[in-house]
Amino acid sequence: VLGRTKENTAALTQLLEHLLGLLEKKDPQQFFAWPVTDAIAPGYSTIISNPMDFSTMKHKITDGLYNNLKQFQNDFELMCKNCMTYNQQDTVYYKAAKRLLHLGQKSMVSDKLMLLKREVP
Ligand SMILES: CC(=O)c1cc(-c2ccccn2)c2ncccn12
Repeated sequence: VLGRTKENTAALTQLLEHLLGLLEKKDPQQFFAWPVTDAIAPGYSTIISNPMDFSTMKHKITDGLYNNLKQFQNDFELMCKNCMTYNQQDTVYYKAAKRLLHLGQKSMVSDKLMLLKREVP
């Protein structure tokens, strides 16, 4: 609600880049590193209306498109849920997304608690 100063934009950017790094480490196969193409996933662009991946999230951070932690978390959850929508439950991709979603939410909660301790605005 308050105007965004340069300082709190820089603080948010630093926090989101830190969190993105944590989340990317939980995807060692790099299934979520780049946008999914119709070439590797037939019909993907017709099934998934709002695609998301880590490289897009990185660009949104550097372009200042996240105003808060919640918007960043929403894109992370969108990315995982897209994967669990397109891929069948018995696939390596679905299982990786389910695992990533839970590990990622846990790591962001604990970082958020740290944030509260530091009383970052
Ligand atoms: C994220 C996702 O749905 C995904 C990533 C991949 C992927 C990503 C990198 C290398 C290989 N495959 C994929 N391949 C087929 C169907 C779905 N996917």
